[in-house]
Amino acid sequence: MQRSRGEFDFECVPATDQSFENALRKARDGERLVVADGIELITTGTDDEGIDPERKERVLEAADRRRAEAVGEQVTFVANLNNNVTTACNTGCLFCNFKDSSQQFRSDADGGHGGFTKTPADSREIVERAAERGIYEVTSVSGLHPAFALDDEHHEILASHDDAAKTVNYRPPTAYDTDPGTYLEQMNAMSTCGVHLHSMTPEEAYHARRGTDWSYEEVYGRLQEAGLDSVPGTAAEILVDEVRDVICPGKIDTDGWLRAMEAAATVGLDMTATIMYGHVENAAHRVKHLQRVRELQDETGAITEFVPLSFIHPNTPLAERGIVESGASDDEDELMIAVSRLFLDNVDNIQSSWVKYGDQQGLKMLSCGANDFMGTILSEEITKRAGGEFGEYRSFDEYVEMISAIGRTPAERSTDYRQVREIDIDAPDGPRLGPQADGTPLFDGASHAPADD
Ligand SMILES: C[S@@+](CC[C@H](N)C(=O)[O-])C[C@H]1O[C@@H](n2cnc3c(N)ncnc32)[C@H](O)[C@@H]1O
Ligand SMILES: Nc1c(NC[C@H](O)[C@H](O)[C@H](O)CO)[nH]c(=O)[nH]c1=O
Ligand SMILES: N[C@@H](Cc1ccc(O)cc1)C(=O)O
Ligand code: SF4
Repeated sequence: MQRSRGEFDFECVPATDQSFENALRKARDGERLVVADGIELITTGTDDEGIDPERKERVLEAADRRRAEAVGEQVTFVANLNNNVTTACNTGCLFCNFKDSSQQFRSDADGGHGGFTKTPADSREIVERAAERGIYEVTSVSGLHPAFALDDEHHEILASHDDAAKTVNYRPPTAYDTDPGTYLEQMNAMSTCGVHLHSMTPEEAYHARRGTDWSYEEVYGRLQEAGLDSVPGTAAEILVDEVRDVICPGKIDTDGWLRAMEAAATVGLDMTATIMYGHVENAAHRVKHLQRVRELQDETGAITEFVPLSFIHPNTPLAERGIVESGASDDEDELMIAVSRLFLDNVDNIQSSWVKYGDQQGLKMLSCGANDFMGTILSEEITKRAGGEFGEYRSFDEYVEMISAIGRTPAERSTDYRQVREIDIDAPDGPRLGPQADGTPLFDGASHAPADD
């Protein structure tokens, strides 16, 4: 591992009394893996430094076989839109380039990275326009804007705290150029035209109850009534607190994340789960994270897919402060996908994110254990602002061409994977699974974000 990861005195280290060969045998036989097995596989053996190319191929092969047994030859994707409401955030995660927009405004002399905030009316219009083009899922993950509250009552509670900016991270909407409205108003606005609304990460749910004694169940229940259909399992990063303390000290801890997810499942929401890897963590942290996700799934059965998110480093505080020099290598990415497939025996779908990996490597992941290739998204802000360069749009035609080129079957899916439609590769059409999706191809992928405020 070529990064400066050794600088941290972590308690959790990749040392095991298992052998690589034993772990691989268990994986091939479909036995449930323990953390030591996962560490042996993801490192290609702790007996030697570095990744052994021949062993790596055997791990990838085992994962690819497991993928074929579990979900077959289809590669799925979704016709969706990303509509992030705001980039304003002062949580200060060191891997992220979302910043408080007022600061951003001052520091943004070259005009390249201005922040934005959308009103509920802006969000409604953006979703309506995308729904007309056939998308049937809207994914919305946002910065923790200090003026965001669940509803009017929440605004009153937050405003009544002494020194609210410091104690509960609250400033009234009047302190900003654009009012994001309340979370319930945003849900209402985006839940239109029959689209599936995928929003409110555990961290956002925490923000929507900060300074109150409301439970996560109450908050997710209210959001669901306002139109929320499923929850993105981001904010997971690495679910080991000694890593969170370094990369996101301002975020909820591992237990908080798990409690929020359990609550979402309790009120009947589906969810995804993620890992954001390739920064300061080691192989043992990655596998411990997988164990926590597997336990959560044993308990809830609500996780529809697992998404490994490879850290994009260039414009992030971690890189700017010299704490990391790069993200994960291709070998590490491939092993992350493969071991996710082998370790998470209770999660059917493993997603390859073309936003993080690019087309070529993203396609390769579909032979390393992944079976889903994300969505059309139409606009992307998180990765782009961190320095990612793989674009923000995929048309159905591009999906069909790429997936059939590797000999697999392209299929569009609903967010929850309960509906899947294979695409005819000789006469590819556009989305058909949504209420306004009539097969018309999605053409131009121009960003839908309104002008910076
Ligand atoms: C940007 S946040 C937005 C939602 C909300 N603020 C939160 O933290 O849950 C969504 C996720 O994007 C991912 N992310 C942020 N910066 C990234 C980067 N530089 N590389 C890869 N993933 C990143 C993290 O996993 C993070 O939890
Ligand atoms: N992997 C990334 C995703 N994945 C989410 C999917 O697009 C989709 O919303 C989900 O599979 C539920 O159906 N989204 C991003 O914006 N960036 C990614 O890297
Ligand atoms: N928005 C996240 C990715 C994501 C969103 C929703 C999901 O269900 C999964 C992953 C990012 O860009 O990093
Ligand atoms: S990851 Fe989320 S909470 Fe952290 S700084 Fe970025 S937008 Fe804010």
